[in-house]
Amino acid sequence: MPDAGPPTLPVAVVIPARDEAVRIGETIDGVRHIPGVVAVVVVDDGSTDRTAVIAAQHGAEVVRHVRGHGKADAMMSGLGRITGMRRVGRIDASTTVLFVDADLEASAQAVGALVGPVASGEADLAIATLPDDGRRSDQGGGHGVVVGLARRGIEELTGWAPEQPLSGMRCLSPAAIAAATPFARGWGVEVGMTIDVLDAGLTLLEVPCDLRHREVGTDWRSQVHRAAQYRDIALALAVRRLRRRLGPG
Ligand SMILES: O=c1ccn([C@@H]2O[C@H](COP(=O)(O)OP(=O)(O)O[C@H]3O[C@H](CO)[C@@H](O)[C@H](O)[C@H]3O)[C@@H](O)[C@H]2O)c(=O)[nH]1
Ligand SMILES: O=C(O)[C@H](O)COP(=O)(O)O
Repeated sequence: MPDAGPPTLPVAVVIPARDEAVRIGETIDGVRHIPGVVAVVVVDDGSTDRTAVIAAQHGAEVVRHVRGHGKADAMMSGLGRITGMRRVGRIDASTTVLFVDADLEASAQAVGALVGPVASGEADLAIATLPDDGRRSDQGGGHGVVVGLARRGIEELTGWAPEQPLSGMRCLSPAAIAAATPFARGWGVEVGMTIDVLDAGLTLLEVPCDLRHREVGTDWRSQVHRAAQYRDIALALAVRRLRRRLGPG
């Protein structure tokens, strides 16, 4: 018998996107090459550019936030749309969810490597790690301050230190979605998700993927972005430390 190839599942892709008109089209085209993709939902998080129009032109289902509510809220809206599609029978109940950032362009196809481990049951949450382009992943333009906060916080609360704690490319089983929602707000979503999935006794895996994304720079705008990341990650960690102290219930 011919090899059936790696296990797969029907996959619904959710792409949170704010002002991504330049890259969203190629990113959508990239994820369409992933085997099993039955839906691509772009959540336009209050963009002031043509993100929504271009996403629709590339065949995505578009959900629109009139104002920006941050990445986590955009991801929740995408999940809501997927739930609706399941309910009306447009997609199968077994459909797994794959979150993909909007700025990956054609390299987005490589996120497909996350589906196999979830489809086979090896992991409930598969997280992409990106090639580090010759720099260590914790030595960004902010000298690793934000990545370090995230990694140390996850390790303190779970005993596991992720290689790339902020990676947003994530495939989740239904159990992982149940454990991780509602998401921590804004930029705290990845840190909160990782801790909540491990707390629920589920398994996760980092999977190297050949992805390219827009690097955060060193100008003042980038530093303001990092400050917002730091704030949201610190909040996600504080909430989870408090939950530990208060115990279950
Ligand atoms: O208010 C916002 C801001 C961003 N985005 C989208 O969120 C994704 C990630 O944003 P990006 O600007 O690329 O952020 P980075 O700082 O490069 O993000 C890194 O760190 C974030 C956590 O701090 C993770 O969410 C990202 O996946 C990871 O690439 C992109 O698709 C954006 O369009 C929104 O939907 N709403
Ligand atoms: O560039 C990045 O990866 C993030 O904005 C975090 O940067 P930092 O960890 O270098 O502060």
